[in-house]
Amino acid sequence: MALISLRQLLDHAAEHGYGVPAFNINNMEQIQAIMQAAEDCASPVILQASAGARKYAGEPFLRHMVQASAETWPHIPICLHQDHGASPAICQQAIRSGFTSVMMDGSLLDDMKTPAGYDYNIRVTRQVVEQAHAVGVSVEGELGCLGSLETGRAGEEDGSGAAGVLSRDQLLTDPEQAADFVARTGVDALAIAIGTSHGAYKFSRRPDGEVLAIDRIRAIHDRIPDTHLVMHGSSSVPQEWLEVIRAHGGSIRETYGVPVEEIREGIRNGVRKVNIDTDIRLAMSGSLRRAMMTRPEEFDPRKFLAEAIRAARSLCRERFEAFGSAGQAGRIVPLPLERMAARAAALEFAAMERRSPAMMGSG
Ligand SMILES: O=C(CO)COP(=O)(O)O
Ligand SMILES: O=C[C@H](O)COP(=O)(O)O
Ligand SMILES: [Zn+2]
Ligand SMILES: [Zn+2]
Repeated sequence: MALISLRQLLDHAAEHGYGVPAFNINNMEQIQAIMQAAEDCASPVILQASAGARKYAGEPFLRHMVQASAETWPHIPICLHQDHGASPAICQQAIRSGFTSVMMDGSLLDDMKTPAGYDYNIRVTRQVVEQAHAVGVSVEGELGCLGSLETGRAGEEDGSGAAGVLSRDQLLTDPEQAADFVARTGVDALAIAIGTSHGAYKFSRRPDGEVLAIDRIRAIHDRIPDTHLVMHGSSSVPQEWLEVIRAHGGSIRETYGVPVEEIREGIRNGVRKVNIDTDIRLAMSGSLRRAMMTRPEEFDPRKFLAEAIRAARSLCRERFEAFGSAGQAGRIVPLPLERMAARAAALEFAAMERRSPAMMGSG
């Protein structure tokens, strides 16, 4: 099957009321685990690659592994998405490389550390929308900075996240500003800040509404009901995997993630894309630790890696089921990116006409 755009996939998800997990990919084992799980439950998938993934695997390897997935699982719709693009140039490189969707993260400057001003965010995001839509590629923007409402800090071990302490205002996306941002940039999906952060250390206790602002999703969705919302930092940090890691020589202090039930509440309120990286990391490293410690005589790495694939596959399957994307693969007929480009142009024209009918020759 051809790769599909994020816009096509999320339009389908919105129409049928489900959410799609977006899993980060870095190597063959992660890709196979995600794809096998998608096959198990007939779900469409979003495979997303960060700048760190490109550095680790190299762009040609990522591209060919995703092509290999499309060949191996021809009936599973796959969206290949660039995670946290730091600049229009990086998004442009991803488009050239065959990505069907890019994230322009203009909430931070291109060092991916310094919170950016609103005008900067609008300018770089708009620029990427113009470039990407011309070739039918979708764009995710971000408004508000990811970080903890407990500490004001972004996840500490992460490569993309604000440095220093942020105010509550910076950490929560404002619904009114979100409406203005979407209208002025034309993004297909919007990442919002609601108290989640990247990495394993999100919450020091099981999160409640004080530190995980699900009600903010509701307020944003009420204001822009037609915009697909994206939740970043949405790993649930399974306590079982923390136990396995601790029992086999690892050391991870007490920490909590985003409960799956809260994500489901988000999906009931317009969240269509749910970013998950850490959970796969935890499941894979926990299962690798266990396999290596319980089989000291084994030295074929495939035996250990097969355990890691099994663990990640089962985690992905749970998320496909919980978010409602399971069973949807067969209901999506991929549209060529040319068609998506034409659609984007038509939508843009209609929006401009609404704003200034006279200028568009229909006033
Ligand atoms: O948001 C993410 C990638 O963009 C991943 O979040 P986690 O660290 O919670 O898995
Ligand atoms: O943005 C966060 C993702 O978890 C990607 O992480 P990474 O930059 O270490 O690849
Ligand atoms: Zn960001
Ligand atoms: Zn993210």
